[in-house]
Amino acid sequence: MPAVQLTAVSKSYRRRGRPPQKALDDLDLLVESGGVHGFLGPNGSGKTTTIRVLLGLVSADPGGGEIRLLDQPVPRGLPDVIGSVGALVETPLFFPGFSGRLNLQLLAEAAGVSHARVEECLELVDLSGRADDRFKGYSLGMKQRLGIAAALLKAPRLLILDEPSNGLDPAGIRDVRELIRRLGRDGHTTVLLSSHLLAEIQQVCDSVSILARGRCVASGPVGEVLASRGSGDVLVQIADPTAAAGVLQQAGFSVSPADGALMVHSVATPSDITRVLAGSGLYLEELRRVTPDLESAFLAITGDQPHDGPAAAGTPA
Ligand SMILES: Nc1ncnc2c1ncn2[C@@H]1O[C@H](COP(=O)(O)OP(=O)(O)OP(=O)(O)O)[C@@H](O)[C@H]1O
Repeated sequence: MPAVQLTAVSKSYRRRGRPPQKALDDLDLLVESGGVHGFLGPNGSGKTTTIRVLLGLVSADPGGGEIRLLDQPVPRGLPDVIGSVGALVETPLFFPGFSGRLNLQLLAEAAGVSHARVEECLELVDLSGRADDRFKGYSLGMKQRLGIAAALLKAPRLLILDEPSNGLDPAGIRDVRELIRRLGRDGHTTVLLSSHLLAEIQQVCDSVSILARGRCVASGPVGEVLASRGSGDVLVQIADPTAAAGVLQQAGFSVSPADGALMVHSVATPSDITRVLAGSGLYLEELRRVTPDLESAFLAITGDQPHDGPAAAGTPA
């Protein structure tokens, strides 16, 4: 069962004295259950709007689109599933003078969740040791982890995190990423992680959907989205690169020297290289496909538009 499914969903924001701002433009999005799914796009591409539409916080434009959250139609079926969804969309509000534990206990009581679950969540986000400290003394990373603990109280099947690394220092970013990876492996929670940080998606996610100008422009396992934009270059390490280059060129490969090794270009089947070289008594030490990082793939996919959405005027960076 897909955790999230949007089909042909559009959303325009009305703006006084100006034409409406189209934030989602016939968006199709599919997030299968399990693991961590990245939702990547430049600022203004429509990530937050998608999350708001999913949670029923804003309504999509009337018309043919369909939204399903944990297999229930949105907004009609939201009351049936919203208890199974945890979300960290904005910086959560906590009482600054209360401890992390007391803040969570208050939320748990309001949601009918046991204090034992509070302890479990503190443990999950690695805050048990600091749970009795006042919230206002927490680092930004700890505040963010407490926010994630709050979103986890109801043991959600779907956890939605909107730019959870924003404003954190490197240590805070590392802790939050480790936590997300852990949650994605628990077999119970599907994590939908929205981010404009390519490295974050690359490090943390199993699959990714890339958004640009309110549309999904690429989707699939992170490795596949990268490979589909692969350069086709293969790096070959071999004892005698000069001899190998001659043999490969004779076999029709395009080859260039690369720092003591060889770069073979536009290779569809890398095993052909092994076969050709072995046929001439040359045995390679290493053969590695050169994949572009997500950044190059991302820029190629979104049309070299890393920062602005359909009309990003007024969009906070
Ligand atoms: N309340 C609003 N009123 C008018 N326009 C809006 C509103 N909210 C968002 N937009 C516009 O809709 C587009 C998509 O914005 P959205 O916040 O969904 O993108 P995003 O990918 O989450 O970007 P960011 O990372 O900057 O939040 C942007 O052009 C933005 O200016």
